[in-house]
Amino acid sequence: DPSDHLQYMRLALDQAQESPPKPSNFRVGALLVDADTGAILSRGYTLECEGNTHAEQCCLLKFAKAHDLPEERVGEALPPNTVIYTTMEPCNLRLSGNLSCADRIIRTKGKGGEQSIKKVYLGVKEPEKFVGDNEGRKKLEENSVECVHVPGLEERILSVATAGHEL
Ligand SMILES: Nc1nc(=O)c(N)c(NC[C@H](O)[C@H](O)[C@H](O)COP(=O)(O)O)[nH]1
Ligand SMILES: [Zn+2]
Repeated sequence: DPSDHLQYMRLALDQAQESPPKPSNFRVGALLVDADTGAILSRGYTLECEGNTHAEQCCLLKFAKAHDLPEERVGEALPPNTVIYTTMEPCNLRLSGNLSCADRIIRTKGKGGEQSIKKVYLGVKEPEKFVGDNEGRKKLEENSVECVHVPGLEERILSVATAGHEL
């Protein structure tokens, strides 16, 4: 029920607080959850994993590593009803040119080809600071990944996300 979503989003915000401030991105946190059991499968935050990594990307990378899989095959190890909570809408274009998180989420397929991550719960839409209007949500929905906004933490999410930006 909605209070569970808010609880998971709070945990994702806790992750975002771990992210090192940087003027060229946002500090975001994410959680992979098995929607059938409620179990937290992985947590991640921006720049947690080596390189210029996003929170959602770190969640997937860590879970893949724990199952001896490359990130692009993580869908094979994810439960069939996985959801991701992310404090900010997944990116669809990155100024660095790295693969977007929308694409990373869309490509999570089980061995039978079915979609592993079925739903994205997001805390805020991406502010139009770096890439204008982020079409991550649109791209996800066009690829049968449902996006649900979890209201209530917007101000805190945005203040954490932009903590590394000059005022
Ligand atoms: N959902 C999300 N999770 C993140 O962990 C993160 N850092 C962003 N940030 C979106 C922003 O648009 C990009 O950070 C900039 O476009 C710069 O791109 P890089 O991050 O350098 O690839 N968005
Ligand atoms: Zn991203």
